[in-house]
Amino acid sequence: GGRCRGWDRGWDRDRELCQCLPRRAMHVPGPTGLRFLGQEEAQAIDQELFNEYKFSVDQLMELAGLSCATAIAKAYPPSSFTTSQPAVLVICGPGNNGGDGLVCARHLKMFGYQPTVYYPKQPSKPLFEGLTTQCKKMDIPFLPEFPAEAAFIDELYGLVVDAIFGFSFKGAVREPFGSILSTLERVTVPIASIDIPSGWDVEKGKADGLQPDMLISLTAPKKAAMHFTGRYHFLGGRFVPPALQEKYALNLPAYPGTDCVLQLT
Ligand SMILES: NC(=O)C1=CN([C@@H]2O[C@H](COP(=O)(O)OP(=O)(O)OC[C@H]3O[C@@H](n4cnc5c(N)ncnc54)[C@H](OP(=O)(O)O)[C@@H]3O)[C@@H](O)[C@H]2O)[C@@H](O)CC1
Ligand SMILES: [K+]
Repeated sequence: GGRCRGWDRGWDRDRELCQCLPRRAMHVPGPTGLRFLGQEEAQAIDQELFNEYKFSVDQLMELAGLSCATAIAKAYPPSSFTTSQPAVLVICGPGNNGGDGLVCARHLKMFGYQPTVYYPKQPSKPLFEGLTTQCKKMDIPFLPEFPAEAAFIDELYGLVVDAIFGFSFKGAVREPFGSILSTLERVTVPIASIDIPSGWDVEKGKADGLQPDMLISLTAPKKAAMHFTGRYHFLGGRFVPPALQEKYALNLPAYPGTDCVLQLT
């Protein structure tokens, strides 16, 4: 059914994996059955990367954000924009997903895009303050208010990056993000979601929620990704050491060459 869209064989309920490789990666040798992670599992891997493998957050965030900008550049090259400039609105949430968005914005600017950031809830932590300063010093504008109408967004930007919530999102959406998401549900320009389409349950998705055109799954896709029906699904965050991949039976497909992203569908 829909859960296995873009995959060549069926969903294995007992083992919670797709017994197949993504269609466009069929040439990739190695184990089959990319696994879709539950919320707690995604958080456990995250913690293990920091506590056991001794990565720092800013290290992984840099690689995650770079993956997102790279995937966006592959799917939406500046020449594909119909706006006068390749203008991108990057909306950042209060956690690490938002941090990925700030890194992504900075790399998009380096790649020749014109990103604008909206960052309504800025935590007073050195990590996020640093990333914000870096963006501002790259002349990336920060919007003081969210556009009131979806039509304004459609008019000014050719792409929206959703970096609002990632794998730690839970429960009903609190303001100001509820109104932001309801506006985003009405925009017609493509939306690229980082890790999870914001507002979706990390495992069950949200049938009447945001329907992004692109999803960039970081580390490994989460269960919500099975409900993704947009055009582009990329895997990014090429930083999971083999021993950790094995422990969680991630069965990640091989990234091509030195690329930091892999197109799944
Ligand atoms: N190892 C990896 O894979 C790596 C992962 N990385 C990235 O980190 C992401 C996970 O980041 P994360 O854990 O900081 O949380 P995230 O999902 O951004 O959101 C939590 C924030 O949202 C808020 N919030 C929650 N629920 C809410 C609600 N209902 N309504 C409103 N607000 C709500 C909550 O705020 P609070 O509860 O404090 O109000 C909290 O501040 C992951 O998806 C990936 O993108 C990379 O950077 C590096 C390597
Ligand atoms: K997101």
